[in-house]
Amino acid sequence: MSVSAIATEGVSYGYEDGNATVEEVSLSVDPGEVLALIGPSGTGKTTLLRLLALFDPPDAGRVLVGGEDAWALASDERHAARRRVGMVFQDRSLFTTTVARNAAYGLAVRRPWPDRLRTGLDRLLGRDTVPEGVVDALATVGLDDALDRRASSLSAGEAQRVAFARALAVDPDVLLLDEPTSNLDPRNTALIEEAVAQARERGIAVVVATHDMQQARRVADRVGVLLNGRCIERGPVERVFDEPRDRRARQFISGELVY
Ligand SMILES: Nc1ncnc2c1ncn2[C@@H]1O[C@H](COP(=O)(O)OP(=O)(O)OP(=O)(O)O)[C@@H](O)[C@H]1O
Repeated sequence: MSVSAIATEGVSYGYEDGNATVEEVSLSVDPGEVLALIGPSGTGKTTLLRLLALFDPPDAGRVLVGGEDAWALASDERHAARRRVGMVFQDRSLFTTTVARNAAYGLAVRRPWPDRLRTGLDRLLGRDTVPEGVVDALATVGLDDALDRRASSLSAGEAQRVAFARALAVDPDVLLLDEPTSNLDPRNTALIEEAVAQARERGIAVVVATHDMQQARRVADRVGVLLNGRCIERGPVERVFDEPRDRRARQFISGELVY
């Protein structure tokens, strides 16, 4: 039996105010598969992505990365598991440096200190080169001609693409995307969706939370519908969109359930 790249088993989580935000959610994503999470605003999509990213332990249930219960691992092993998961969250927070250095950031922090010091020195001496994986990742989002541009000069869409490249550059097993194209124009949206397709081709398991149901249809293999923290419907995209079994999922998909 193949091992899921990432999975949850009966995961629940509530913030400190006590209300459960994610309740008993079980899902799994295989390598080279895209799962879209859809559902009304405030329904727990971001919280579920944070649990998948191992930011916080769930109150109940398990998060499995590569088949291993991440929170049962020793902390150094859990850190290793976390490094296999790339994330692009809504707050894309780029640094005030070049596109290339922003995209290389995840790689840099994963390297041992002596290496990092050497890179710092090379940079001072004007000898720094951009790692191939970073150029590759920037090419995936159509920005390999912008290595030396300052991040501060980028449009929102370009900045989002750099954030995507940063997550891709570390060659993750899993990519988590939270509303990756909200407020982007059609061209940037298409470029991000194309990058999702390429990540999938490379065997990365992708989870994308999106408000855009057409986007879910375009990019995903499977879809999960969240409502009030519960996954009320899941399955192959065509089946869920064309014949949702759950009444509330049907209402949400048909636009009757408006939030
Ligand atoms: N840090 C926090 N502390 C307390 N409550 C929070 C926190 N973050 C989110 N929540 C609450 O948890 C619920 C789920 O929020 P979450 O951001 O996961 O939903 P979402 O489906 O991603 O929403 P959206 O589609 O609007 O981004 C909401 O009621 C939200 O107000």
